[in-house]
Amino acid sequence: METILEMKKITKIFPGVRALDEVDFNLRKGEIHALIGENGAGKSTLMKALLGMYEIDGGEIWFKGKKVNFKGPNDALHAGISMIHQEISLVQTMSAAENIWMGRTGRFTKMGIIDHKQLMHETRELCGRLGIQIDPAATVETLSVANMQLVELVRAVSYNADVIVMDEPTSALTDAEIELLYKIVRDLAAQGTSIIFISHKLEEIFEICDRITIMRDGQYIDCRDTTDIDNDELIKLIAGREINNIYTKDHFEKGDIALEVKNLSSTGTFRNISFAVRKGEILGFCGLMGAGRSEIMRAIFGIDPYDSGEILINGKKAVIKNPQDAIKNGIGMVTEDRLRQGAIHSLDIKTNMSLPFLPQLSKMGFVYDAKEREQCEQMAKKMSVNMVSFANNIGSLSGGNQQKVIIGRWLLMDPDILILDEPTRGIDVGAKSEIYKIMNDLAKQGMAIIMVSSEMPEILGMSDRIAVVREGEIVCIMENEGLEQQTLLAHAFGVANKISE
Ligand SMILES: Nc1ncnc2c1ncn2[C@@H]1O[C@H](COP(=O)(O)OP(=O)(O)OP(=O)(O)O)[C@@H](O)[C@H]1O
Repeated sequence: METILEMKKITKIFPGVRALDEVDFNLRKGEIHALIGENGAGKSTLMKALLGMYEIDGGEIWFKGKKVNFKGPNDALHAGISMIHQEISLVQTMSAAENIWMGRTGRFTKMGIIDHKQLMHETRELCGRLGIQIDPAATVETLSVANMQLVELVRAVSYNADVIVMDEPTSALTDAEIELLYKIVRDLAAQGTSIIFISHKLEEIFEICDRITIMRDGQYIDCRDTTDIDNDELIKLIAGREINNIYTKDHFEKGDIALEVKNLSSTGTFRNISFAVRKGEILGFCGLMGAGRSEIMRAIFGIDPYDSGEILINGKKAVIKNPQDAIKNGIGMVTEDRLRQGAIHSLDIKTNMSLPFLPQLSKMGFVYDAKEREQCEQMAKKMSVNMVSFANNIGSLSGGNQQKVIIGRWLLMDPDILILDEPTRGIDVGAKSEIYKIMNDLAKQGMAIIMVSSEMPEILGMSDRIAVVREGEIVCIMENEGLEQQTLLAHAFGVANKISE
């Protein structure tokens, strides 16, 4: 197969860190090529170097047989390379169609006026061809995060690019949408488009990618055919060490009920939610995306209001109207959207790790002393946060490392009840296993833990009991003994009865 892109010995130095150290990357026409590595390994930097977003300190880029040096994403796009970034980069107040054709509405303009009918028609046709159902006229801010990602995808495809870079494209998608994305990616590849697929989800890499380039600490490690490598070997190459059993789960006696929720309801979001979690227990919550799991947790933590029902802490009714109330009641929560809701970009890493969840809480008199500094440093080390200095701005960390800092903050606060919403999304396999170890230790010390996750292996690997949420209701809570992924999925899809018949 013909090589379309070749990056040779690419070096990029940031103050104090060699983010890329003579990295090689080679892409063939029509292949789906995974780029994988721990948080901070240099994947995003390599792609930003390709697009000309960073000036490189060494190396050469060859595209379609010519040496190139793009001046920025527009330049790269013009040449045939488009990228879907991790963060949504759409203009929220504009329609989906306007976002897709941004900067290119000239083709729909007659005598200086945009022909909106034609714009909508072409967008509908393009979405239809891809099998994506989005109203082109809908304002982006009214769309779900998943639909925003699909708009980004349509935009990237609309350029008819030779190469599309996808940075963790499935992170906010439901299972059905992920299947659709796989189909679109496979179709594009079959038509000759080359895809660079950045992901931390090993299963999806094995499912759709042809080759895998592995990076570690800013260096190229290896490039393998997906059919020539198994899960364990891939993990070893990513982490640089053997990780045998990533799920650490000890079995021990559970304590009294720490948190009980009775008939909690929020009109239009969830109904009659009742469950209890004991000291030392890990209660997993699974279900399809959009089933209402995060909304339930946000209500318990006081981020969103609820209409009726009760929350009891250690048997006593608690009044939780905001996160401050929840914290006073001994509850901590790592939110799903922790980068937007949890990280304060204007502050350094150390402060971000030591500050409680919301900026206004810092006014409650958080004191930062030497002992806390030591604790923060230990936590950062335990979670292998890849950084130059604690004093650097959190924005200088890779996305995954920022997440580790936010999670570390909550683990340090040592709440009685800890809610973790998608704790390992966007986090590399080595740090995942560290987070599981920490969860296990905390449970052993008597913490009650609720974990919401879309990753079935993680739910099955770490939970004592598992609650399945479907369409805003808990459909069942099961002991995690001999449970299988299929059973959970059947409950999540509402077809469990059919399977047992
Ligand atoms: N703008 C920047 N300024 C300083 N350092 C940076 C900057 N961007 C990235 N880095 C550093 O470069 C290294 C590589 O980061 P990069 O974002 O490429 O990692 P990644 O492999 O994409 O990680 P993740 O999986 O977490 O997204 C990290 O050490 C990071 O802290």
